[in-house]
Amino acid sequence: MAVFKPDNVEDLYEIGEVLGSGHFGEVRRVRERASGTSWAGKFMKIRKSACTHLGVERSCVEQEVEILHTLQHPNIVALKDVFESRAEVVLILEFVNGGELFDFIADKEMLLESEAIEFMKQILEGLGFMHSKNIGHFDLKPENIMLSDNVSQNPNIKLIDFGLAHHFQQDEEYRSSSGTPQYIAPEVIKKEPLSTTADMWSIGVITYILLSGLSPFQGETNEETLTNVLAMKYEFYAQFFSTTSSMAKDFIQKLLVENPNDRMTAEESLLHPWIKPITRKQAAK
Ligand SMILES: COc1cc(-c2ccc3ncc(-c4cccc([C@@H](O)NCCN(C)C)c4)n3n2)ccc1O
Repeated sequence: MAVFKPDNVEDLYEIGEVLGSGHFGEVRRVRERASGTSWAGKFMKIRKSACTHLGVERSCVEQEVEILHTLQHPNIVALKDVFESRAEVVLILEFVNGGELFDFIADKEMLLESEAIEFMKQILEGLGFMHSKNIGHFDLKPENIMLSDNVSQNPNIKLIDFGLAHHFQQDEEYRSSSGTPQYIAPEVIKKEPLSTTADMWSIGVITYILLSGLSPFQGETNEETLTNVLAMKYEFYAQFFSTTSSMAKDFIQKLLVENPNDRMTAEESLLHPWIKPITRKQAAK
């Protein structure tokens, strides 16, 4: 069993405002007393018995910490420290000041293709690094893609929330039905064995949203959304895609592919002409 620092986190950090919350607990801004530096504290209540649904299983926290220690990359949020006291584990994480990509899109309704390409390049760099370590995120969505700041022209992307991530062992079969209906791949819904290519389906959905502001499979209910995913029911509606390049649509179509083995990988996506134009003329398409 992993051992985390038994110190009281408040001895070293001043606990600040709630930044947000999720299935795991709360994220608070914390200030390191020795340096004055801001960090993000992810506070998770540990489940004390198998009979309750409250809190997080300690084994899940241990896996998330192992994954975060493995993933040191400019486009993945960094883990600095881990504390445990009584029934709570606190991850001290790099503070990301630019908010969620979700809010950035909402404020702008939709992005220019050039802006979407810059964001997708960084997302794919971080994801390609994860996949090269045989780690799948399995909860990719705009809310889990954050911006380093909200002032610069090209903010840095930071992938967060590895609570559903999985580190594949050699020849391991892994199934999970967790995730957010709008973004999960058909094989997740069908409870089939998963691979890192399930993340690439989510990338196709996120790209569709970045370019149109629409969610391709969203229905009135979660059940309807899941039915739309399984039916591969989506379109490039002229009202929302009239100015979208054919390259961008080709990129999305090569990700929203039912057979996981036929989907582009992160590495292949970075070489797709929409992301990496071969000629200047092509870039203008
Ligand atoms: C590593 O795992 C996580 C990291 C973070 C994280 C890391 C650094 C950081 N700096 C600022 C923030 C922040 C700012 C506003 C809202 C949130 C958060 O509540 N929303 C995250 C998305 N949500 C769906 C979990 C987080 N974060 N959040 C949040 C949830 C995680 O599961």
